[in-house]
Amino acid sequence: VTQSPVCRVFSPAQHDQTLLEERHLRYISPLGKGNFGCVELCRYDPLGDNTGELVAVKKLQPNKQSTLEDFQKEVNTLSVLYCDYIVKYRGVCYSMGRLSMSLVMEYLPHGSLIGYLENNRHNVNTRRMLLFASQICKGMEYLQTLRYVHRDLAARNILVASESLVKIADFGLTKVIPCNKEYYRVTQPGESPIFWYAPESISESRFSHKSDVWSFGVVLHELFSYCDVNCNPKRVRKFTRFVNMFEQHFSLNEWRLPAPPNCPPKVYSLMKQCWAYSFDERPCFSSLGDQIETIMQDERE
Ligand SMILES: Cc1cnc(Nc2cc(F)c(C3CCN(C)CC3)c(F)c2)nc1Nc1ccc(F)c(N2CCCS2(=O)=O)c1
Repeated sequence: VTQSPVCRVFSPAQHDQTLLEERHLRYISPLGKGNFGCVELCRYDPLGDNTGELVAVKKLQPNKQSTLEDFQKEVNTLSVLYCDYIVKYRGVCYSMGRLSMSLVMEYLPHGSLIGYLENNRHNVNTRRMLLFASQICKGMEYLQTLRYVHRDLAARNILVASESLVKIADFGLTKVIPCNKEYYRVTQPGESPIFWYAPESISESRFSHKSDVWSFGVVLHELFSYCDVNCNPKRVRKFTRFVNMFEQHFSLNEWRLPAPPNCPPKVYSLMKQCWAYSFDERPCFSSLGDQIETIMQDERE
């Protein structure tokens, strides 16, 4: 293992490959489908007495977008991450018959932040949102220490473990920034969630920790608007409404998405810092974390 100040390189042997046996994986119910494949709720029950752990199993559906190689990269990424604010890796399961593989992760009972905020609007107050924001920020700060760029930070990819804990999930688009550069240039276009993308990511396919900061600003906006259908860009039904939201958000001048209703001014100013057009003017995650902690103190008084 070579230790260097900016990046730690794991030799391949260090990639955890906890092999789980398919015969102990008891299917329970579907959790969701994406263009990668599907995620199912299972119980990993080697003793066969239902005392095993509930797990979320992401099954690969090799299609035009996702290949076994991409999936293997996602497994390699998740298997080296150890952080309270990142969904935990449990292992991989190969079903040789069908030449497919599954990524087994801890099961978080409350699902994604979007559904949770829609269903628990009444009992998620500003303090709770700030707590979630600070946890996402800490998870991103940890990712940055390993030079990972998430590239798909959005409320749909934040999972709710409990009413006071959220975790970052879905590392399908995550890339490592090479040690001698400060950004990652993507070659394959893929399906881009452009509303969460920083301008340089759209115009030059340039991804960095600062483009993740832009996306974090969009997650803050989703959080403080309870992922409300009307102001959540991905869920805006009328395309024209989306276009002018998009233009507002990406306009070169200072115009940005309006503050969500009842959003504290200090939180809105955080969002606008994250949406600085030039990436080197955006704050880093540690500064964002400090500012959120300060706002949380004020909220307590
Ligand atoms: C790793 C992981 C751990 N725990 C959980 N818990 C979980 C618990 C739940 F009650 C639900 C729902 C809640 C709503 N009712 C109607 C159906 C079940 C749920 F969706 C998830 N889910 C995980 N992953 C996952 C699952 C499903 C996904 F669509 C996505 N994705 C999100 C966009 C990229 S994605 O496709 O990867 C990730």
